[in-house]
Amino acid sequence: MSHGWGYGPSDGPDKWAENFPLANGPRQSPINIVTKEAQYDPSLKRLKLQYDPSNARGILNNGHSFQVDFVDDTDSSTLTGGPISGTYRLKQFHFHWGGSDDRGSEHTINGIKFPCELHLVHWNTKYPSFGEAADKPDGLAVVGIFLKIGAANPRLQKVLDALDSIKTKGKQTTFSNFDARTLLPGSLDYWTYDGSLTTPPLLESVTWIVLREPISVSPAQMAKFRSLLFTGEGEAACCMVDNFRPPQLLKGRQVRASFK
Ligand SMILES: COc1ccc([C@H]2OC(=S)NC2=O)c(OC)c1
Ligand SMILES: [Zn+2]
Repeated sequence: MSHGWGYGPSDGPDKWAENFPLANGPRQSPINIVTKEAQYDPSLKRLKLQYDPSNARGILNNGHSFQVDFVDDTDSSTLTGGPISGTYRLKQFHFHWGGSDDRGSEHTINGIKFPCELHLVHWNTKYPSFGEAADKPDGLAVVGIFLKIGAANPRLQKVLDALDSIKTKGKQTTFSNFDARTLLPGSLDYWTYDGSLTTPPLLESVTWIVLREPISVSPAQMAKFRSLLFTGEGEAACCMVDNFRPPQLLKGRQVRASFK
């Protein structure tokens, strides 16, 4: 599962442009959200997330994060409303995190980093599949949720308990009956802007929806994230930490807020 890119000194975000020129494109993600410069847009709708727990299928260590995959052959787990038009289907969710609590998120708020960021990845059903949607300007919608150090979050525990079974790159196991809505914070207030995937191929196809309210994660739970390995079984072990891209240039983009 070698991707030819990673997060280390020789293959990390500063090197990605060598093989993925889109890294220097006009709508790259993540970004630093300067809250005072985000304009309230009263035309933005409320987010509507309707997920069917029975769509959860598996959990995979993909060598740069881990992802929980969902069956996406019907409109049973969808994102509608918010800044998007039409219906987007939940494909997977995954996280980005740091080697210590002072870093880890991809987006930042007024320069503040969080220890972890959750991405819920959805694709536009005007296209026949995720693969077809992934390179279209309105193809994907990713809901980003910050994790903030605090009390242990019981809603993360089923995911974290599965990590022992997928310690190394390429390992996967079944993961069923999980309601991703339980990962959402109480408020669905959000910022939105036009951006990209945050890993190669960095496709500029993402409508970003970054929630203002973080969810909690405890230091012990963060240690579980950091127990994963970037490397495969039998390879020299490299801890899966700091799997985040730093903020990219805004290049004239507007960030809108769904709240005053
Ligand atoms: C479903 O397939 C995906 C999902 C996410 C990404 C990356 O983009 C963002 S957002 N986070 C990432 O890790 C991706 O990159 C090729 C492919
Ligand atoms: Zn991501």
